[in-house]
Amino acid sequence: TQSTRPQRLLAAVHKKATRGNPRSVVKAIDEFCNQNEWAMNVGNEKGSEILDSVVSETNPGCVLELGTYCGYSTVRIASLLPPHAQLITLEFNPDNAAVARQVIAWAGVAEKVRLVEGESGEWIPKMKEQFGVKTFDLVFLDHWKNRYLLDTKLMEECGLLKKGSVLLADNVVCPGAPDYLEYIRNSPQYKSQFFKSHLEYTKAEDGLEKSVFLG
Ligand SMILES: CCNc1ncnc2c1ncn2[C@@H]1O[C@H](/C=C/CNC(=O)c2cc(-c3ccc(F)cc3)cc(O)c2O)[C@@H](O)[C@H]1O
Ligand SMILES: [Mg+2]
Repeated sequence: TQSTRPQRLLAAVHKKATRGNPRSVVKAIDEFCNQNEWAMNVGNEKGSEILDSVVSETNPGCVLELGTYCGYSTVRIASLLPPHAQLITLEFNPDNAAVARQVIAWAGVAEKVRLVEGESGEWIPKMKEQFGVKTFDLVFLDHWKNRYLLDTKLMEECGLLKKGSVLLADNVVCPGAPDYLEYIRNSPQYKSQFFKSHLEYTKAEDGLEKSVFLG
């Protein structure tokens, strides 16, 4: 039977990356996407210039990622976390979750990551009771773009954000998340900043929106 793109991406990780070395896993995926097949990972330009620097400056103890896909940004974030910090990542497609688990394991960051196979709308309300989460210091939004706003409001309602919590949203230009941007840039509860970049592995315009919850 035919393999899927995530499965081919995983094969490239097994072939080219050094087990236990998260940077080599990130490099192997970026090479695969540059040389073989485009895939919707945040990529190295947005990843190194924006995602990595926001993670490092936030120095988060508790991170939520919406939309694991193959685990590329999961590995990037986890490799920058301080000891004992935890990253919860939500992925509702079982095939993508299966690939992501193996990418995360190969990178050697599994003990920092809890991959929950499920839908954000169902699991965000369960974060406190199921995982003992108080609030998230950082949330990386990279799932369906038409769900960024709904899930942000859900996190607010569930009391999962505190003063200083950082929301970092991928693709606010391409494919775009217009309702999210409209809300977050006009809400007195957030201080937002746009980081201009390019769509992963292309020259197309894209960027990330960083929003600090003011409480
Ligand atoms: C239903 C909402 N809740 C969800 N809960 C848990 N997991 C979810 C959810 N939504 C989607 N997912 C998962 O996240 C992933 C989806 C990511 C969506 N991302 C994009 O569409 C995307 C798309 C592009 C893109 C840009 C230009 C193009 F020409 C084509 C594609 C670039 C990106 O960086 C992207 O992130 C999948 O693995 C999906 O199964
Ligand atoms: Mg994205």
